[in-house]
Amino acid sequence: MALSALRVCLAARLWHTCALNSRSQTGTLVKILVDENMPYARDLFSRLGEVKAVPGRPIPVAELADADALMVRSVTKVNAALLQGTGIKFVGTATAGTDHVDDAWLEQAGIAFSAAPGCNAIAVVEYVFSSLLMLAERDGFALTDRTVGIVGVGNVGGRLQARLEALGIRTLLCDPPRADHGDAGDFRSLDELVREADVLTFHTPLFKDGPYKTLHLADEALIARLKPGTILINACRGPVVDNAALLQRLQAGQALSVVLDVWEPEPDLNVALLDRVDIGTAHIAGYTLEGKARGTTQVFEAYSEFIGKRQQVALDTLLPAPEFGRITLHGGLDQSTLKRLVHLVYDVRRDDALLRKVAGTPGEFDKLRKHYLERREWSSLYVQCDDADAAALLLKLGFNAVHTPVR
Ligand SMILES: NC(=O)c1ccc[n+]([C@@H]2O[C@H](COP(=O)([O-])OP(=O)(O)OC[C@H]3O[C@@H](n4cnc5c(N)ncnc54)[C@H](O)[C@@H]3O)[C@@H](O)[C@H]2O)c1
Ligand SMILES: O=C(O)[C@H](O)[C@H](O)COP(=O)(O)O
Repeated sequence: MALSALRVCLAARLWHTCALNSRSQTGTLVKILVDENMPYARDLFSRLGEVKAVPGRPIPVAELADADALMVRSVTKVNAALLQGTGIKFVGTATAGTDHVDDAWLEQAGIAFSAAPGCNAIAVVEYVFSSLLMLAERDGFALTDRTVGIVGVGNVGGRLQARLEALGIRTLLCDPPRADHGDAGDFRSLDELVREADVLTFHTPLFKDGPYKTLHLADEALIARLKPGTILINACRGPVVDNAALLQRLQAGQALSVVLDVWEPEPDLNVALLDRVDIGTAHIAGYTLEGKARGTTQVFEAYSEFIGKRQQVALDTLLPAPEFGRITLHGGLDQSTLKRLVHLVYDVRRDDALLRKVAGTPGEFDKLRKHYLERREWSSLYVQCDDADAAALLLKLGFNAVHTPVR
């Protein structure tokens, strides 16, 4: 059992001794604060108590005084300064990253905590693919001629590896915590990836210190050593790449292609850096409807268990039908066909253009995220293929593909 899940169980046992039937210790219905950018949260959590949707940045602190539970996204810093003296007994974050939560303080304060590991991993992988396919078309190269170095091989990195390898693209993996843990896999040093990879893509948590520190993992020295033409991607946390050093290297003329979904700092990114990167987006790599819905259901299920009213939610009971019903693919699957299919579902240039229009205007970064256009995962596209190999490959890549032989 993951440590956070174990802590939820232990805290839940304590909670059960003093509160039953979704009622707080005073006998009133539990009050649950949810971030207003959490799809399906109002409907789901109102099965368990009284729900109030609030902005996450800044959070209205007065609402915390009489609340029992708090469900956040990554924009809310959860720590003693926010929660000391409140009645909050449970914090859920509908996100994979947890660097915005001081979980050590929550633990010593006896507040249960649950995150949503892996909820949006598929979305991030599809963001990376959209970016790579766009750059490959623009610069005229075949992805199968490139080596992709993946730094951080967890929920995102692992799925990215599987899809790249399904296409015959060589990957190099760097994940010291997993290597030290003895996990199976051909793990290499970051140095080796820098030397050998044509694409370097970061999918680590943000650790500000400790043996696996990732703060400025891509520092000036690392960036300077990247081969000419390297594609550098950061879709994990802004400070994993030293943004000032990156800008300096780009201004000095270093030949890199850069894809940034996350920035140092957010929401006030450096517009001069955005001007220099090839693709720049407003921390939306994980923003598929499926990814957000999984995040909400994961913390909903954890909280329902915490208060002794265990419920499970099937994602397909929440999600609307996708925009595209089905399409037919004739013949095999080459890179250009794959690009067209991928971009039928999601084209990263849409989000890049939106950010460039508003960057530098206060409040607009968060507005883009709040009013994010509906985006689905590849699995929402039903592809009928008359070629069996194309169907098998698309299925492996995550599309809803079938082989229907031509009669
Ligand atoms: N842009 C977005 O919308 C978005 C969406 C999801 C996740 N994220 C970020 O991406 C991160 C990764 O997501 P995930 O779901 O794969 O998390 P995960 O926890 O499943 O995987 C992270 C992996 O990174 C490895 N790692 C830790 N320290 C490392 C180091 N110093 N060097 C190399 N590897 C290291 C871990 O061992 C782990 O295997 C999250 O922590 C989150 O911050 C961003
Ligand atoms: O860590 C994550 O899961 C993502 O970075 C996160 O979900 C981004 O979206 P936010 O929580 O800021 O809405």
